[in-house]
Amino acid sequence: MEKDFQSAYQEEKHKLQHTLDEVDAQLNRLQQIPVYTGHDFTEQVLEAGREEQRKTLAKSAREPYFGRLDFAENGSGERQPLYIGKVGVGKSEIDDQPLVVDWRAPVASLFYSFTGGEEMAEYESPEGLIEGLVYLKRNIVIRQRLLERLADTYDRESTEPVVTDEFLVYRLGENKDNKLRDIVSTIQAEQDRIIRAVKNTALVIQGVAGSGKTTVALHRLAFLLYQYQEQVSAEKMIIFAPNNMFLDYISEVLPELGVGDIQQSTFADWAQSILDSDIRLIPASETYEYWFESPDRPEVSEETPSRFKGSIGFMKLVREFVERLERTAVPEMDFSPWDGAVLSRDEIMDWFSNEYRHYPLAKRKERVIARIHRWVEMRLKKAPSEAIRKERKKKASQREKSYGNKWPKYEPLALYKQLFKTGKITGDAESLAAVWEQIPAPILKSVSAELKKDRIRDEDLPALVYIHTLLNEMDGSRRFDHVVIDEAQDFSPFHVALLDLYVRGSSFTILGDLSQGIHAYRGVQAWEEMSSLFPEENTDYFPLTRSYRSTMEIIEFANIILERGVRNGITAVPVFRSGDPVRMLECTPDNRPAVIADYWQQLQAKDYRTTAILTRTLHEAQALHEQLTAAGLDIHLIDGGKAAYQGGHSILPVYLSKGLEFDAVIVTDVDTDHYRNDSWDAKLLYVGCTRALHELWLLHGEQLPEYVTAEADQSAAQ
Ligand SMILES: Nc1ncnc2c1ncn2[C@@H]1O[C@H](COP(=O)(O)OP(=O)(O)OP(=O)(O)O)[C@@H](O)[C@H]1O
Repeated sequence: MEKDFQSAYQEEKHKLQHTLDEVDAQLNRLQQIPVYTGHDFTEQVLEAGREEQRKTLAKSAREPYFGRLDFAENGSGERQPLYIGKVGVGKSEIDDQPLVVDWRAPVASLFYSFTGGEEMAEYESPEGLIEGLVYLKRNIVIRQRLLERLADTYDRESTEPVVTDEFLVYRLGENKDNKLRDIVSTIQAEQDRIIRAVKNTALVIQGVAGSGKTTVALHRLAFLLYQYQEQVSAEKMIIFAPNNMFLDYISEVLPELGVGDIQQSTFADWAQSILDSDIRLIPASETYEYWFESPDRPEVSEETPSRFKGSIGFMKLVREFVERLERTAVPEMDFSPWDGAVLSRDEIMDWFSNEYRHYPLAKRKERVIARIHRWVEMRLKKAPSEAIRKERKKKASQREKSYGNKWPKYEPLALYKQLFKTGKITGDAESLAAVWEQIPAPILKSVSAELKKDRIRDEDLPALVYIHTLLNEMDGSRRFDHVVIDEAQDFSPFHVALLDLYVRGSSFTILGDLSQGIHAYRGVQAWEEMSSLFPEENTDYFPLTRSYRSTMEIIEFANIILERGVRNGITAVPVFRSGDPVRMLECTPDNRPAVIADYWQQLQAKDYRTTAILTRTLHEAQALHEQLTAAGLDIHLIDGGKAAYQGGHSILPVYLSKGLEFDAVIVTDVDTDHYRNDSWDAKLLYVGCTRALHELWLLHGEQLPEYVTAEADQSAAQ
């Protein structure tokens, strides 16, 4: 065995040297070509291509590949070693095989989909299905041009049993820094299926905490760009994430995968960029204060304004409202540019309702008014004298202006206010009453009270953008080739249906976890609410049940919270990576800060790169942060106000920890004084516990919530 390993090691070392020599030579040749700085367009394009290649080769020269797959295609019989890297490198001069295959290439899919066994393996190539035998699957770690580690996860000719997950477990056991990383070398088969799914589908993915949803979505974008080069461009792809700090946290994956220019945004920022007018939203912290900080949080129901505003029923109502406005758009009068000349309302109506009916309302108004102007100009030409023409022109211009002012103004916010019976009603009140009647009275009352004070919330944005879209011509440059929605359980059906208007071919990747649906006041409760928005043949659903982030002990502990507290039938399957038991540590209110400081210091002694203290509320995080820093500890507060993610050692309320991960986590106040015995708080705690990679400690008072097991390790941390 040792001998086999030694010879494999020598073989790979030799291969690495050969590859590096070739990559260096190719790079060298390119660097010899002087950089073109002239104005010839063809030359500029060629130079851009060379520059791209220089960058790619420079990357390859550090770490050319991470895997090897030996495959013999049916018919050819020849076993070919394929080296798989983050970027492909062309053929060497002595060998006609590509030197390194891009991980996104069809043949590289074998590296991910093949999980062992004697049977034939297959992959979809542009020429059709290719079948053959896999002989070897090897993970290769190269750092800064040095061969560091080899791990065979399959060897057809070996008699030794191979532990498939050994390399994965090694990778998962590493400590994390402050940014999410790529996983190209260890993508798992169930993740690969999502990454390589066809473009024009609305994919809905339910993935347990830590199943790699965010990571997979980013890899999928890189794949789509490679596979559909002719149809998609990076600038026309977007990933929506919950907040700017999270966007910062995930910001390095795409550049690591060699992909730039993909838009990354929150829904609110995108929506505001579409609406021309400056809309000031009330801060998210105020919404969080209402839903997470108060002990008397209200129950969520279909009459909760945010849920109503996110429903497809409301979307239809917005449409009906705009259609009703159309009926009363044309002023109830003829137009007379000067005494004696009349353009009848019937004629104007005919232009509006027939000739220009295909234009959206605001455009139609523009067209009709421009047509009236042309009508006036034609009449002016027939004036009997120049003096009369001038006089008429002056009069006409005043009357056109005043007639134009009689038309309603189509400004989304003003109209949205009218939709809730607020502000100046420009449509026919009798007709609009049919819309107001469809809004439950308490919602109409509370929303209109807010709108009167110009208090606009995130949840108002889908309707505002929809009104804008219905009023104006869709700007083609705003269309996306593909949209990723991360943490989609917090999006409403209205959000997604609206985005669908902006996406070619319903090309979506929608990922989330219902068990982490802590924003129940606005999100979905079942994925059908999303998938039913698309034709059945256009959607696909993938569950991800394996969790890669945390140790087995942490996942098993978190599963109990789900089973007892959330009861939605979704639990996570751990990768076999064992760590320390979860610790339950009792702590009374009087000694709390000192005890937390002590435990936190014990964790720091273990040299973790990222740790977090997760409190139940922001107020507690702020108070504890003050006490800990006063005691001289170096820990920073995450309060939702910052756009950058610092990593390191943090204290934050549990609801702001969603999407993030830390080597070790202390969750404080896990008792019935802070976590209620309901599924909402069980989800909150589930989110908190599943942030931990290697260690999880829970501090609690007297009474544990029903969904927390006391069976975890009771021993005090030493
Ligand atoms: N195939 C894999 N190989 C190595 N690491 C992986 C793999 N899949 C996921 N991971 C790691 O698991 C962790 C969780 O990934 P990610 O944050 O993408 O999951 P998620 O499903 O979005 O999590 P959550 O919903 O809990 O926020 C990350 O550290 C990621 O690098």
